Amino acid sequence: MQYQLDSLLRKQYKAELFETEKANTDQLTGMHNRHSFDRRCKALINKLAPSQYLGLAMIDVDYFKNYNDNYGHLEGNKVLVVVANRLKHCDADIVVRFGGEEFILVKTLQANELDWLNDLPKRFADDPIAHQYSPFNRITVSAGIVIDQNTTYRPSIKSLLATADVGVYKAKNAGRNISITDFVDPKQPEIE
Ligand SMILES: Nc1nc2c(ncn2[C@@H]2O[C@H](COP(=O)(O)OP(=O)(O)OP(=O)(O)O)[C@@H](O)[C@H]2O)c(=O)[nH]1
Repeated sequence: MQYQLDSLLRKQYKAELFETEKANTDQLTGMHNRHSFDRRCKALINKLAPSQYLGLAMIDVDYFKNYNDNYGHLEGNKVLVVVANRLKHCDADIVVRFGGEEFILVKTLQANELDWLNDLPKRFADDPIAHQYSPFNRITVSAGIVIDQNTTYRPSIKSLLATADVGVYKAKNAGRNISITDFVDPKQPEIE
């Protein structure tokens, strides 16, 4: 009887884990989605060593509406999968499809890694994905990167996302296909 009960509880636990994992996973790319982002990002921030910095990048595919409109939504989906796989290889601690054609990468950085993701445009240039309806003739991405160098007061996720979002906006305005990095070193603790 006890054995049957244990077995039942184990099955129930596994089923719950499966459902949680499914809810946190983007079905198209297999990446985590934004549901668990805050929790995982907070956990990463809490684990930062005093000498470590934090980098967060918001990455948005350029001229993607043009791609969908001309090649079709299914082909657009295939591009998102390729982009996702490329971003999975950017050595980040957290990789998330935040929504639509927007991705977030978060990474614990050492002092000698502050150029993290500067090579992002090159990664897409070196192995081009054709996009005839972009002025670049291939898929490009624009990124807003924020690097928090303040090791006394750790940043709020909200403010990191807001700064990265401004970076994306600037990158789009500057013509796209670039990464804009902002270094944050607040003197005061943030109030969330
Ligand atoms: N195929 C596909 N398209 C998506 C998905 N999610 C969002 N989109 C499309 O992404 C496009 C985003 O368009 P916009 O926000 O105008 O951005 P954009 O065309 O990339 O222009 P810029 O960002 O200014 O370079 C829209 O056409 C959405 O329908 C998805 O899961 N699959």
